[in-house]
Amino acid sequence: MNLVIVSNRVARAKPNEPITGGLAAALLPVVEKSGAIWVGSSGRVRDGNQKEPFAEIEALGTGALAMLDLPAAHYGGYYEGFANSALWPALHSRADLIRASEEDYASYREVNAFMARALLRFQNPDSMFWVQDYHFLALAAELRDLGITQPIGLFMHTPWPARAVIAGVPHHRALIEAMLAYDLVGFQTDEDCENFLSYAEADLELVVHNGVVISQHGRTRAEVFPIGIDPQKFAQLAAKAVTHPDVSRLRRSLNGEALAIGVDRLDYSKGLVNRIKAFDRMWTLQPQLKRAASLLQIATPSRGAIEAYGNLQSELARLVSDVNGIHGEADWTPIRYLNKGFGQAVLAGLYRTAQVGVVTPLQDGMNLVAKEYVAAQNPENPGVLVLSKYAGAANELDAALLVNPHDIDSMARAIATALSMPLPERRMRWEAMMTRLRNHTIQQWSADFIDALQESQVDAGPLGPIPAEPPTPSWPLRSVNGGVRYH
Ligand SMILES: O=P(O)(O)OC[C@H]1O[C@H](O[C@H]2O[C@H](CO)[C@@H](O)[C@H](O)[C@H]2O)[C@H](O)[C@@H](O)[C@@H]1O
Ligand SMILES: O=c1ccn([C@@H]2O[C@H](COP(=O)(O)OP(=O)(O)O)[C@@H](O)[C@H]2O)c(=O)[nH]1
Repeated sequence: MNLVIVSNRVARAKPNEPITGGLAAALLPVVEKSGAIWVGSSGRVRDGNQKEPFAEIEALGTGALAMLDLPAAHYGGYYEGFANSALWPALHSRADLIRASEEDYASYREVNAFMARALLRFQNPDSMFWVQDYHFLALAAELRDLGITQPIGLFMHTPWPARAVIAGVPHHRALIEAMLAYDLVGFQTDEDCENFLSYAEADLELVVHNGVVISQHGRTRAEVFPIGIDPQKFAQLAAKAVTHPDVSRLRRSLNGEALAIGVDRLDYSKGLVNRIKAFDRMWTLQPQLKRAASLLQIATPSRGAIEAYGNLQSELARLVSDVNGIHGEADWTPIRYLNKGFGQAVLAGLYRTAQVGVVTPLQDGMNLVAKEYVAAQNPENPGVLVLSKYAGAANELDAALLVNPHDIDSMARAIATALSMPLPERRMRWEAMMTRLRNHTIQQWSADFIDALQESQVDAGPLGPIPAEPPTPSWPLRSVNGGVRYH
């Protein structure tokens, strides 16, 4: 089987550099170990009508990374426009933030069609396509129009909202009908999957039976595959990171004070404003916790060209400054607020230094930071995870202190409880969460999806069983200066 993975964002394997977003962080080890080719945006755009899309290819473990220059005329309308100003807010149940023009929708469809054409170069008769996320809802339909008959699957990293919310997206019907050209659509949680099936049944008036939707494209199976991490890797990174200068400096600066940590993209879905308000409330209601506990909030800038993100960045900067102004002392800063990212080797050490991990999104597909925080803890003296019940991770990490991110007072109480939790209770909760993480790793996640995708067409019949022999990759690779380039 020749696996072709497709996503908007790809990650290069550089351990000392931050990875933006959980999708890229999760797929990196999958590609490194599976021998797949991973196709996505290079982050650059190119003018003109590219007959042959330009791709730079480099080796990535046993696999390869193909980075495409996307069309300059459509990139903004596709990425900042339809994908992140119409689909993203809808998928996170923020219908009030949906902004979309007809031009943005046209650009989104153009980029989906462009990607389909680009993929033709990387496939052979034994290929399987595994597409990631909301950027490419129409990609399977475009591939089918180009004559591709091999299995094509989609995994949605975000939540899938209630029917009424998705119906607020312009062209929702055409888009979701196109989505049914996928053989398999994967979701993070049961609720996401049920919402999708209920839209197909009630709004598209299609037959849905045992998780399969029957449409003009044939059969689409909808199934749940909660994404995992590599807990062993995080535990090892965290144990090693204690001697890293960035981590040692942080420890020394604490002078025995307890630390809570938050690590998020600067995104309105992450609930950052309510989190800062909860800390403000905690220090107001329990002034004995001043100097005794502070917050390190890493808020990595994200999608800064979009108005809602720019507004959030200004609002947060003001709020953090106000809270520090009210509660701070000449020699004590309550909130250390950073607008930058860290490589995972350092991040693991920061997680382990913190007695409390605060992960309080208003909506989140999974939230890998929650899982990484748990995996990075010292088993002898683990920290406590305070987790929003609206993160996909809450379905699995129910031994965390689960909170309602809209209820600021109760979040303040939960953080204070976490700070004073006795060791036996911390250990018991941590063990329960680690057992889950060890049994549902990132490798298991990808193996489960790939198995289900292979089976999806065996069930449907037209192609018969998938050949068992692994074929040689079809994409042309040539080594140039020690790297690998496409020609
Ligand atoms: O690529 P960006 O626009 O910078 O955004 C970063 C990624 O954000 C989202 O990540 C999601 O995937 C995680 C892993 O499954 C999941 O834990 C998290 O809840 C999701 O929000 C987005 O879905 C990705 O496409 C972006 O690459
Ligand atoms: O400074 C940072 C901040 C975050 N991350 C990584 O970015 C991912 C964030 O994924 P998550 O699912 O929590 O949220 P998303 O950003 O995808 O919505 C995690 O794997 C983090 O380790 C990182 O490498 N460096």
